Amino acid sequence: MRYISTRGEAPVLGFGEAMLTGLARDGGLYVPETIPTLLVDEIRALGGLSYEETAFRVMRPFVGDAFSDDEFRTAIAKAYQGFGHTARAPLVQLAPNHFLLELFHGPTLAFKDFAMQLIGQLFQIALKREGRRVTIVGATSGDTGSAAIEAFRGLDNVDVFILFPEGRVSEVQRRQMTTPSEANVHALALKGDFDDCQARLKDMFNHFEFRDAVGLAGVNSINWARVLAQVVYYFTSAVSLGAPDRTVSFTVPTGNFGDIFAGYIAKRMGLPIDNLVIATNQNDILHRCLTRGRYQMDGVKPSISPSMDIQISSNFERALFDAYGRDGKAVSALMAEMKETGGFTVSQGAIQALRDLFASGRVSEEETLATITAMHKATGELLCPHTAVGVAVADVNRDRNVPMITLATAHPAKFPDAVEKATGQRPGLPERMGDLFSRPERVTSVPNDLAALEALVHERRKA
Ligand SMILES: Cc1ncc(COP(=O)(O)O)c(C=O)c1O
Ligand SMILES: N[C@@H](CCOP(=O)(O)O)C(=O)O
Repeated sequence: MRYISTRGEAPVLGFGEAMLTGLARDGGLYVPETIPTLLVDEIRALGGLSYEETAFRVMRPFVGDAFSDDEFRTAIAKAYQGFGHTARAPLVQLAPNHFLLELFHGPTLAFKDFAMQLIGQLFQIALKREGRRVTIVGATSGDTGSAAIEAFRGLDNVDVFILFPEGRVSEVQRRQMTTPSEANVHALALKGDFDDCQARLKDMFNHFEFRDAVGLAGVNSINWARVLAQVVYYFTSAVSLGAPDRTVSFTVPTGNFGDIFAGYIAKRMGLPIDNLVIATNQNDILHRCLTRGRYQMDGVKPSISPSMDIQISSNFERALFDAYGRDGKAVSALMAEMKETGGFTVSQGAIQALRDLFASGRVSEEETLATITAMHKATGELLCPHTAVGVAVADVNRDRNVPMITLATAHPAKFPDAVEKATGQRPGLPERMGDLFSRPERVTSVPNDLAALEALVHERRKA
């Protein structure tokens, strides 16, 4: 299996190197050269299998010879053994033909654990085999950072630096990043928003001297392995509702476009998905782009679903690449225009291709709170605000005859203030995290400045 860049100018890589490389050297994102498909019978045969076995069968064709079957199976088994639910990603019914896919039973209580726990295992195998050490730098609006720290803390051959926007993540999210005491973990509070964090991260990747000197690696959804691991739960949930003999739809609370892009890959692999719905909060650039045909930045507005406060949606580039018939030059031109002017217009053909694949909706702050309140009253479920955005959009975008699965992307206890405001109930953290608020915090405040950040990484990493 070969991986190519969305900008068409970077070396073609195998799965292992694409995973360790992160951003392609032309500034693009790696995607598989071809998308493997599963036969209808192969999808049907997933019924009744464990999450781990399904994960193996769904992901194996993408991995090529980077890992042996034994290595890959062991990595999957270790990745999910610490999850707090035997199904790993259980479905809960909200209403007739509307289901929640609970993706928050991993160690840091958000969907990011599904991929991060796995790539933590795969990195360890690959780095040990190659006698290599890497410096991971990650950008987070709250959840990727804690999941990455959990997956890589204490490892000998990895330093982890996480950039998060100062004052714009929830207290639980911040403490998850700032309280681990391992020396290889560095939480950096950047003066700016998530887009600034992600832009500086990409600048580091595009600064080859720095990148090569520190052995830079990425665990954001820049990394194809992140997206791949998220494809699995589209299969487990759809199959448990009758796929491939029944079509299902998904609504996905969306920011950086990684999770919904994983759903698109599942569909390309043969999973019968009727509708893939993008749900955005008031940072609705993706919804506006789908409806108006223009991707136009207008400033990040802090919201009660802070993990989705994103304007530069990294993985949308992967969708554009396919919508433009895999024309890397066209994608490069769009990305350059966005950097220069803050926006670009999508061609008629490409926007039509995107509209054929995705529906979209936007939810205000008030609607988000009202959805948490209404769902609590109707079902007793406490929704995190990101999930509530999904549920609200799903409700107006669903065909009552087709099962709709809304992704529940985080545990409500990560955002207790919003949940309490909407329901009067303050969701509690699992017992194992009970001391989160009494542990000492370790964090460095950093400017939104590439040279200063690179100097800090150089100084702190273990050479
Ligand atoms: C809780 C939560 N929900 C939804 C999202 C959006 O996911 P994506 O960035 O893959 O679109 C994120 C962050 O990415 C998140 O942390
Ligand atoms: N919402 C994310 C933003 C980063 O997304 P990623 O999927 O590209 O890592 C977060 O919680 O950090």
